[in-house]
Amino acid sequence: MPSITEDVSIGNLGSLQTLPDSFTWNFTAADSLLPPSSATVKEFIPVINLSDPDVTTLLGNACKTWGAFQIANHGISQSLLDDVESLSKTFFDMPSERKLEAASSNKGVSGYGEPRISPFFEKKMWSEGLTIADGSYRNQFLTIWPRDYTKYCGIIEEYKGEMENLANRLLSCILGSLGVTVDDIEWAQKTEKSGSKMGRGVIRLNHYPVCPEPERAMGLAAHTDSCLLTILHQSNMGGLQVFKEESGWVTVEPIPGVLVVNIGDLFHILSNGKFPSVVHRARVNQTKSRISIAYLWGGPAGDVKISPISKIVGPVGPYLYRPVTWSEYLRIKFEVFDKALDAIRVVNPTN
Ligand SMILES: C=C1C[C@]23C[C@@]1(O)CC[C@H]2[C@@]12CCC[C@@](C)(C(=O)O1)[C@H]2[C@@H]3C(=O)O
Ligand SMILES: O=C(O)CCC(=O)C(=O)O
Ligand SMILES: [Fe+2]
Repeated sequence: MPSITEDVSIGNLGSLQTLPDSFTWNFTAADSLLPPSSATVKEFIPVINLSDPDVTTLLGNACKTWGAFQIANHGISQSLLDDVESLSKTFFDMPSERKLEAASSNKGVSGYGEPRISPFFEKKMWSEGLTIADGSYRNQFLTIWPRDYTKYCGIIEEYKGEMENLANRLLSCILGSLGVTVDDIEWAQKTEKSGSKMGRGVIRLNHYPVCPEPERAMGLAAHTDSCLLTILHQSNMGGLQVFKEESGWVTVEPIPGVLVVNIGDLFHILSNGKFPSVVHRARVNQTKSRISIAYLWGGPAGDVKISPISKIVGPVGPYLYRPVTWSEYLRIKFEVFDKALDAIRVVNPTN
């Protein structure tokens, strides 16, 4: 039977009444939402008030146990979160042909398209997104929004700036829980001395349209983020799930004004595996569409190598990972996907 899937454009998913075969996932027991039979209590990732006097300890525990947490009192204004959410809605509400005017030309890095991890999966994901990785978004905004161009670029610039400051603040606190400071990181000193602005952040606007059969579809398949840490704003619709060894998939219920933070692979490397990157995914919904805005923070600007912090490794070692730049790591990630950390590991787990 010919497949109808070839004609399905991700820009129109929300209008489909049936789930095409290419979007139908064959879930195994391990993919299920159900925790192992031993786990009886519903679990929640910690919600941490950044003004709490114990914030360092709380962040450290959350990173060790979950690799993810939610933050309140983070200093990002609700109006900025609303603005970036409404910009995203305006974009995704446009007809497919207009969204395609912002299609990514550089293999899914910047611009509109399906998730970059899509080629690693047999089935397609029930989502679309816009990646803002460099300045090329300005030309795309000018094409799709000639009138509101300045306003929308302003929102993105402000969001990037605020997120970068917050990411730096989180980095300091999380490192504090490991007994180190940013001064113990070679690249942080270098970038500070050279006066260059820290930070390479990528914004990914994700849209998960309503889905006729959500239990057989996947919004964004299980993955870890490649960056140091991700700060995620999710609309009032849940869908994000994080994986915890003893509990299985745990849903992160949205709390208004609260942001989610995920530990990424670069932090895993920096902490020499003490704070592992968290596997997470996004499920979809039959009645309400969902928007999420991820800020993936890669740390230092320029081609700086990230390696385990010597003070964390200790005098006898071992250093588990070799130094990599973010761009080198991304290249490896998009070659071997979930084996990327293994690919740069210098000491075998059995050694
Ligand atoms: C810098 C990047 C990280 C990212 C791939 C990308 O080139 C741009 C988008 C990022 C994103 C967002 C959604 C999930 C993810 C796994 C993906 O497919 O694209 C991440 C990538 C990542 O962290 O590896
Ligand atoms: O939409 C979500 O909740 C998750 C998004 C995500 O994991 C990402 O953009 O990397
Ligand atoms: Fe992610």
